[in-house]
Amino acid sequence: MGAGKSTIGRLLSEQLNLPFVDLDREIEDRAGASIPWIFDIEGEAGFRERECAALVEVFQRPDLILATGGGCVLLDENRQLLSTQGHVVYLKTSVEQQLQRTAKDKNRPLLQTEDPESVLRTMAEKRNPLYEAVADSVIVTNGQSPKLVVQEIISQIQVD
Ligand SMILES: Nc1ncnc2c1ncn2[C@@H]1O[C@H](COP(=O)(O)OP(=O)(O)OP(=O)(O)O)[C@@H](O)[C@H]1O
Ligand SMILES: O=C(O)C1=C[C@@H](O)[C@@H](O)[C@H](O)C1
Ligand SMILES: [Mg+2]
Repeated sequence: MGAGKSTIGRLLSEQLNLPFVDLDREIEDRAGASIPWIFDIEGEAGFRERECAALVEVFQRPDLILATGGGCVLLDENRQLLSTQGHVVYLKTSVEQQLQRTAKDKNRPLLQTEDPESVLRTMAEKRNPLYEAVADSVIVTNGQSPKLVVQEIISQIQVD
């Protein structure tokens, strides 16, 4: 969360002239409800089911740039799809930067706690190895402007 997937994904899609899809927005459009509402009514488990169904559908479309949600790697099925059918860019970001970038945003239900820092640290321990496992490219975003991150992705994709 707050690594910049949505921000960078949109900029990258403009640079590469490809359609942009934000999986969180797809989930909201398909549900006709916001992410906080889905978490409230269906819990995280309900959200993950919706996330998986949306991912499967998006992968049936032609070439595009996809920004996933931060927890999309948690399900085996999602990791399988991402690693076999996509070029995955892992935007590696410190917890300190995540905290700064998400501080004012109330739309991430998992961070609406007294201690978002410890939530992010626990998530990082569990998720970072999963991000590493599915990634084709790894870009450290700490202190890097979105524009620079996009340039770095384009140069890495060209090298691969
Ligand atoms: N490289 C960057 N440098 C500074 N600010 C950034 C950078 N990337 C993103 N931001 C800012 O951080 C905030 C969170 O970014 P964004 O919503 O793109 O993250 P995300 O990875 O899509 O999060 P989520 O997993 O919750 O969907 C936004 O306000 C965005 O402008
Ligand atoms: O990291 C996560 O688990 C999440 C990230 C967001 O993109 C949303 O998908 C949702 O808030 C959950
Ligand atoms: Mg996002």
